[in-house]
Amino acid sequence: MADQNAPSPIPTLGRFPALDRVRVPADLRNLSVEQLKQLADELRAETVDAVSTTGGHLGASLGVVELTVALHAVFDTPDDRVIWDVGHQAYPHKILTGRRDRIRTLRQPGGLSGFTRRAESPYDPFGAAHSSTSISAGLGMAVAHHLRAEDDPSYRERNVIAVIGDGSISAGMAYEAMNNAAVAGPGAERLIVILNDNEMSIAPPVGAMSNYLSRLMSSRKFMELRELAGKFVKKLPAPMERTARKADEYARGMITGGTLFEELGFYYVGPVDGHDLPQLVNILRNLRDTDKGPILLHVITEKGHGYRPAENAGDKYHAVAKFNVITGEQKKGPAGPPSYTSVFARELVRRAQTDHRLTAITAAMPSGTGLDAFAKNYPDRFFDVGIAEQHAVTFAAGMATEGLRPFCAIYSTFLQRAYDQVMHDVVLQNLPVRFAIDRAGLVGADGATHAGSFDIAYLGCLPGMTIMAPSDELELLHMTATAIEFDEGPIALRYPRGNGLGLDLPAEGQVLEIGKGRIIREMGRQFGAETGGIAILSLGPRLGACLKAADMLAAQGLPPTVADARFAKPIDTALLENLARNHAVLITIEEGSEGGFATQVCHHLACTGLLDQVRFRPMTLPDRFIDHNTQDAQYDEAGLSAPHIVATALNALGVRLTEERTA
Ligand SMILES: Cc1ncc(C[n+]2csc(CCOP(=O)(O)OP(=O)(O)O)c2C)c(N)n1
Ligand SMILES: CC(=O)[C@@H](O)[C@H](O)COP(=O)(O)O
Ligand SMILES: [Mg+2]
Repeated sequence: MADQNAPSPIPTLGRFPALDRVRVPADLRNLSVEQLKQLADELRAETVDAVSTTGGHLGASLGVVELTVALHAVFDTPDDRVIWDVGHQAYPHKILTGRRDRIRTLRQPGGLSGFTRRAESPYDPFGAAHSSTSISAGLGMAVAHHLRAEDDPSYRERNVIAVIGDGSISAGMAYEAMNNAAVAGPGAERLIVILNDNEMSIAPPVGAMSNYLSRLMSSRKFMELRELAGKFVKKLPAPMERTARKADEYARGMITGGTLFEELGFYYVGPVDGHDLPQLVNILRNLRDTDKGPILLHVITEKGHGYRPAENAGDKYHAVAKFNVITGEQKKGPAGPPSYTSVFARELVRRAQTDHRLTAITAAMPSGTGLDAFAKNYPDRFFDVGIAEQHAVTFAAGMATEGLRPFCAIYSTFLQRAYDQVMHDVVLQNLPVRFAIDRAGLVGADGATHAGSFDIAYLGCLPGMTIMAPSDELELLHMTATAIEFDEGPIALRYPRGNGLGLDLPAEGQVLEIGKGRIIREMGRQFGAETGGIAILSLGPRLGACLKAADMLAAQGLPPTVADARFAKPIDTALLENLARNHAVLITIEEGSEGGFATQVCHHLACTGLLDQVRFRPMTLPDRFIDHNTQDAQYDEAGLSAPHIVATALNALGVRLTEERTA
């Protein structure tokens, strides 16, 4: 029997009668359009109420409430697949697809993911969070349905809908997919791409005429008309046929602006009002029943639509903390110390004043990377290239060949998308591009898709790459100055999401010696290689946990040496060899996956024969993904907190672990 006092997972039960009657999308399909409109209003209110208690990506979700209702009302989901690109707008989708009772666990430990996730629901056919993947995945599914239908008729006529935003469609991958769609063969005709265009200032005006055209464009009558014209054209001699067909496409393109998509082989429909539910249902029904695909439906929506505080906000409430539903006021905690991001940006802006070779490049994340400050000061040296990390890197490489000093600021997880550009265009040519790798390490509520776990591993294996990792914001200040001055080739500084320790910061950073680490704390004189000396070599902000562990070990009579590597590459081999020769145990620790700093250390110890002389214990992120939680809880789960360091040291020493020792 459920605990009567436990808070209801759906505290709004009763407030939204239409929504209360919907458990799964099939419950939508016998509702009238008027009932669907009521449902959409209630779904929007439920989304606002839920996200006010969890925080999250509210704006994008509010912009697609009508579209979500229309899609699930018209298409036979989950057999018809709906893929949400990025997936940050999928909260209404989650509420309608049997997860309303868990939507208030969004981005919480053990709760729903903030993005779509296959493991979470059959209504989530594809995991997302990194943008611009939906058309490729959708095309793959559509072609697969055709092939599977040979043995299993239930796959016949299944539709695949990829909902992609105007931001996400700026990524090259989207064009690779669209370019292929026209020639991918049977099955591709069942692909419907919905371009969710919520940048109103650039979209053509929507209204009665456009609605009429779009209804016409998608209606059977117009398609039959085109069919008839097509048959006639077929009878013309080839050159004339090609010209006539082009004329038809450009004529439609002229009316609707869809020429680009038509040229890519899509049947373009739109632009239509993405908040006009009756119109959406009509159009989607037409598109569902046609085999004219692949189709691109261009809908115009407003990010944050229907919730005034979001509509009025500059960022349209793209990502919000918990908030007051009435006022929209977000409940942000105390400001706290400056973030790593702001410390990096401040030093870059300061140095750019005198060094005119400095430029700054972001891939659609000016505020997240802190480069909005640089943009304000030096608009002609700031470049937001859209969601186009691959282009951003090689664009920076081009600048570097002409003597500029470009800073490419890309989150660790998103830099993964530009790996070959880093290797082939920057590192192989030894170009002095600076990579400001923000959100390195575990990032909290965004979970595994956004964790910056792999950059040390994927950059550390590249010849000539220099990688720095600051232990705190003061070190980041110095490393930013170091990166600015460094001209020996590519250099990366990787730093975490969140605030520093609140250290006093000097007006400017000091340039560090490349490849040199530092001893932070010496172990007790009475210890050494034979007498249980413990050395902890830390890379990055885990140094704080190491110092806590050092206090705990000292309290057990085993005061360790603690060193800060500062550089993941090149390693400070003199420091490393000294630690290995003069201690019984050597621990390395990093906020990165296996294959990173520890591997570089192990490789060097093995090559110098020191691996046989010291009990080497690498502490890295585990070889599995860490789900959304707070960052501290994630590092605890990853086994990288102070007690874990103590346990590793004592275990390596062969000291029996007792409760009190690791308390
Ligand atoms: C490869 C990649 N780069 C950057 C991001 C960060 N990001 C998340 S949402 C977003 C904007 C998406 O814009 P749009 O597709 O128009 O969706 P909207 O939020 O407007 O609904 C960005 C840049 C990402 N998720 N993936
Ligand atoms: C949805 C998305 O990918 C971005 O909005 C991302 O969540 C930003 O992360 P930060 O909040 O760390 O800037
Ligand atoms: Mg958009």
